[in-house]
Amino acid sequence: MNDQTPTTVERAEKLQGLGCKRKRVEDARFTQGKGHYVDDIKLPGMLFGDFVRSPYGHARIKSINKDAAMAVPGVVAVLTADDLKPLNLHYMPTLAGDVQAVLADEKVLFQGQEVAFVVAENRYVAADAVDLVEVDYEQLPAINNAFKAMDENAPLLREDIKDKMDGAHGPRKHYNHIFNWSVGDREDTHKAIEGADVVAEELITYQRVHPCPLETCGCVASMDKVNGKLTIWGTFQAPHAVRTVASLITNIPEHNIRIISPDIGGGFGNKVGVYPGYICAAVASIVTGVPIKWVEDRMENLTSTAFARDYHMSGKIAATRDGRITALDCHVLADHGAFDACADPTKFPAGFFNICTGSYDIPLAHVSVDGVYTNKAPGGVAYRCSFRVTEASYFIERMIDILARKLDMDPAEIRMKNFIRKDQFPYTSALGWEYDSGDYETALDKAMKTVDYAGLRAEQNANREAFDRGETRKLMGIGVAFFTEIVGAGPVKNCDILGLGMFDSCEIRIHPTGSAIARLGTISQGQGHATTFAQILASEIGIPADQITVEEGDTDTAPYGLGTYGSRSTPVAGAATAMAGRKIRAKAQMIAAYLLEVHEDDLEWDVDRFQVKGNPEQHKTMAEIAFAAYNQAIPGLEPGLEAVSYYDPPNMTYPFGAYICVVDVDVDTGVTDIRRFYALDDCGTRINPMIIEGQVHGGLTESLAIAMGQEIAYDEIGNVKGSSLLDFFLPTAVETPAWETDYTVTPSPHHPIGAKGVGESPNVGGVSAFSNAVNDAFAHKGLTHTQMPHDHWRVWKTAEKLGLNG
Ligand code: PCD
Ligand SMILES: [Cu+]
Repeated sequence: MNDQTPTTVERAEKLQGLGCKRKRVEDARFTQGKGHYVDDIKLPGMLFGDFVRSPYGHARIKSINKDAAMAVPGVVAVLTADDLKPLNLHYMPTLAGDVQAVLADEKVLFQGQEVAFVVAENRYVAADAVDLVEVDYEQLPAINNAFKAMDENAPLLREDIKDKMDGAHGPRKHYNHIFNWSVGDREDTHKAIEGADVVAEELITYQRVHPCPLETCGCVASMDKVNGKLTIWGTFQAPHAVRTVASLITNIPEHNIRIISPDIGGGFGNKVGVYPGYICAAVASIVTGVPIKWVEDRMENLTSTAFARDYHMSGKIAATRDGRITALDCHVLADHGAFDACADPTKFPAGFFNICTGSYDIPLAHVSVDGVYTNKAPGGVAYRCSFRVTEASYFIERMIDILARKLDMDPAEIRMKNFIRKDQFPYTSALGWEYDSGDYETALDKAMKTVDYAGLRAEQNANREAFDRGETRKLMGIGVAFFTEIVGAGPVKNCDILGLGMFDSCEIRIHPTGSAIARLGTISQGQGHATTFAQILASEIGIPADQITVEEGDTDTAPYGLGTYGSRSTPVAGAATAMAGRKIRAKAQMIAAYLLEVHEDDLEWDVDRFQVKGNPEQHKTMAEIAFAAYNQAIPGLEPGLEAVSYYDPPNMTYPFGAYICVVDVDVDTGVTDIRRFYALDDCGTRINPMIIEGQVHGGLTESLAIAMGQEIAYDEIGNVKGSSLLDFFLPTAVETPAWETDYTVTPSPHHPIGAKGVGESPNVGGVSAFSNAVNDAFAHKGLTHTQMPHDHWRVWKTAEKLGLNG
């Protein structure tokens, strides 16, 4: 071949492989308004479905009268629980092993619960008819406080399971109790705490919040009665799992169900679960034989689809007088709302909360979690955190600060002192996880040097003195947070969802002219998979990323996978991609050996070609090999060049980071200015540094939202107080500071390319950094802990309680 022999470096650059700041290929369509979302799907004859929802937090349904609604021109059907009962679809299984009412049966258990499904010609007619469905309710006392759920005379919420004393995760202690889950050495931990030099104790509440993606949840269900095929386009973060569940509950054979996730406008865990809207749309399509669209509005999204957090964590942390942590104990009261629809791997009802020993070498620990029912919406999703990891990380990061205060130690110093050291990896924690790799001291050290931590503390001391002299009304706070995430669920031996092992997959086809298509079991919601997975492959198989199409989200074409959430795509599907690429390369090597008439072992791989060792002029490029695969009869080899890999990771990956936040709190107004936010992330091998930076910006912005304002609160009778964007805080560019990002690289030893997840990390680290900063601003005035969100009102109240307001 007569090429101009570019250098190895030039050839590698052309591939735009690992480490390249490749521009996102998706953005050509997103920035031109050419994305294709669920609501863009318009099928001939399509009808629209809309819900009648409960105005009450807890009430008995005495009767439902559909007559007036049915009389509206354009209304085709009004479904209630009674219509679903003959199909056995009035309840559906949840991801957590509970059941959830698809349409309320005799009782409503939370405000916004689905009561009836109106099917009409269009969205407007449906909305009119929704108002005309007459439901006669008898209001019942509601529980809005998890601490009262197991009171002796607490109202009974779940009449449907009141006599079931065993739940999906073992015995229930009370009719409003869901499960108890405990890990660690209870006795020795309690003993160590009793005998400790110093113990810090606190109740840390992580308030209920909502992921609130730009696009709400929705679907279009289309039953083709002639061919017996049900197709559902929907905002699904796990399309294959949805197909399996849909088959199990409808009895339609799985090969006759096709689930398609088109473009998704943000997921953030909100689109992992199964909602009544999907079931009702499918049933309505099966009954009417025409396609049905259901798309939530913003208020429906905020009040009825999956919330996150709502964890009350009572902790004790013990240490020696010189600041060596000896034990950690945590009892969690988990508010799961009216149905247990928490999205976690099946064996982990509290997710990976037992990562709560954080980044520290804590010899003894014990965790016990009780889940309870309340009159709130069901859910319990990640919201940019792998299965309760942000709760765990927030808990330990607050506890460490509180302990530091008690010991009169600097928050950074106590962290340094207790870190799991570099030479301890792989490290097994007291609560059972095996951390794959880390270098925490280097990361925190780099962070402290970059922000001039010592200088900041000196400035803070000067500010405190000036405040006391009455020269300023602002207090400076410095928040230090260090986190370890656990992402990439996960090893099939311990992670499954309803029995489906959490592996993932990639299937690659190389076309004769040397371009390729790769299909994966995951689904991007904005992360940029089409860009980054092509980069992994480019480096593995020497085909430029621009010549590789990445396709996800269609169960008829993609190999089976468990979807995208919990930052698992890179650790699991990314690994599958590399492994499938290696299979391609192995076959390519055999083809090259045949073409070059040498033994396979005499060949070496060089960026985009196999060359004869010691004689690089003698080579075959990947493009030449691809063509030969389709054009020559090679003895002993099948034609074609394809590979598939199903990857079961040997372990999770453990990304980590050091974050430092500087705030100025105005004690008279409670307004907190974010002066500076520095985030150092270590996600192992970096595939696309520009995408990583975007991921970190996005995650930090969500952490700002949570720490500084978001809350889905309920009043005593069960009204949701944060049901619109007037009350629910969504930061805009105005509130969002300029983020400073940085990194170190500690590869995962078990991942084929050493990459760890990163999408969720910034939320996990960010929330603690903000909250620690606000708490730190008042620390010298005696504050140990104040609850999130740190909105102006709460911060002002804190200042007032401490006697700082005139
Ligand atoms: N080392 C590394 C890692 C990573 N990467 C990149 O980055 C991204 C991300 O990744 P990850 O971490 O693996 O993750 P994923 O799986 O893919 O995803 C998931 C996540 O992602 C995040 N991010 C985001 N973005 C956007 N745009 N959108 C969205 O929605 C979202 N979401 C969020 C969340 S929430 Mo969950 O669901 O709660 O659980 S989880 C989550 C992608 O693209 C990748 O490729 C790179 O480059 N490198
Ligand atoms: Cu305990």
